[in-house]
Amino acid sequence: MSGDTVPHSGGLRAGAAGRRRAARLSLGFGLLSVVVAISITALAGSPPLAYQYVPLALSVVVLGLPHGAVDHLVLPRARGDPVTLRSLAFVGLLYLLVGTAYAVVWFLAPVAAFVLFILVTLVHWGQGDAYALLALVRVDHLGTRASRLLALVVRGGLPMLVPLIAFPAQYAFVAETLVGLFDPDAAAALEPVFSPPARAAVAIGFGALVALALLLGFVRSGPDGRGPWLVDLTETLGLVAYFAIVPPILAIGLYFCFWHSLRHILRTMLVDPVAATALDRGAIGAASRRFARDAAPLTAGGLLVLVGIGLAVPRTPATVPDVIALYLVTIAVLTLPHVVVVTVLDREQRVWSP
Ligand SMILES: CC1=C(/C=C/C(C)=C/C=C/C(C)=C/C=O)C(C)(C)CCC1
Ligand SMILES: [Fe+2]
Repeated sequence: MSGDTVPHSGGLRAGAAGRRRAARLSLGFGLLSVVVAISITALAGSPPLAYQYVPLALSVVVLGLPHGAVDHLVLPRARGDPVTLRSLAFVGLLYLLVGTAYAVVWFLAPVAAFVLFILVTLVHWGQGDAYALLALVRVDHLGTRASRLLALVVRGGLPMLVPLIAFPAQYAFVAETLVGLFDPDAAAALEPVFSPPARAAVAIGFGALVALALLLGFVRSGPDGRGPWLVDLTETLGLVAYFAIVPPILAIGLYFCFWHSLRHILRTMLVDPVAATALDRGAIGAASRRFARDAAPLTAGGLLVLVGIGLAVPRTPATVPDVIALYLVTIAVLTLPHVVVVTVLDREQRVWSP
């Protein structure tokens, strides 16, 4: 079974019980968020804009920002090595160099920086879900690297492309607030992307990829793989509906916390001997406290980056949308080095070499 490469050679410190618990938690919280948000939107309509920002605002301390704040611990743990000054310096320098370089791009070319942010998020959220499919859901239909890359594009494309198709005005508004922190007039350059023909092209092209991925998965899943394939199908169609129905600022905020970050946090727990042992015996509280302690210092560090960028932007952010835009730019700058760490972790866990 192709999924075997990931759980067994991937430096997992947890036994089967811990891994199954992680799988149940990620699926449970993910689908619960999707179902609750779709139901509320369908029954009560879109919440007021101010409320839609709440999950994104909470993600500063709840799951979101903290999920990357153990990047300095995760690679040594996955390798079974001690955390050394050298390994800390590697991650510190990575963040400093890559983060600073990308921050400079935001100041010099904010439109290009925004487009890069969308692409990086697509790749990063897609890579996170590819791991979850292989190691947690344990699908057997992603046996080739090409099929895993297709899964990455589909899973990353759902949060980044479906809102573009379904909510162009809100998408454009968020783009304007981010780009506008640096240059109020520059966002106009993005207008063609939100035009009906461009969105129709994205809908047709991306829709075809989603259909292809689901069909190929069905054909390639063996008798034991039908259950996992059904999980893939449910998640994929659930996310299509979710990002098509729930207004995107709310949808992305919830997804960031309860989908991407939660899954990544569970992944970091599974490579940490202490948290993995706790998960094995069902002590989720103990594993969570351990994570919170590990993540606290650099979550605070992330907040300092937020303040730093806030002081450096030409116009001081004054409204809620502007402050959240500043937070998203901070996330962008922190995410690029985070992607490097997760990509090395992917390699350690053989996510891309079946
Ligand atoms: C909020 C929001 C958007 C962008 C969010 C992004 C790009 C978030 C990236 C977060 C990351 C990279 C987190 C780290 O894992 C869109 C799509 C423009 C649509 C409108 C709402
Ligand atoms: Fe992440």
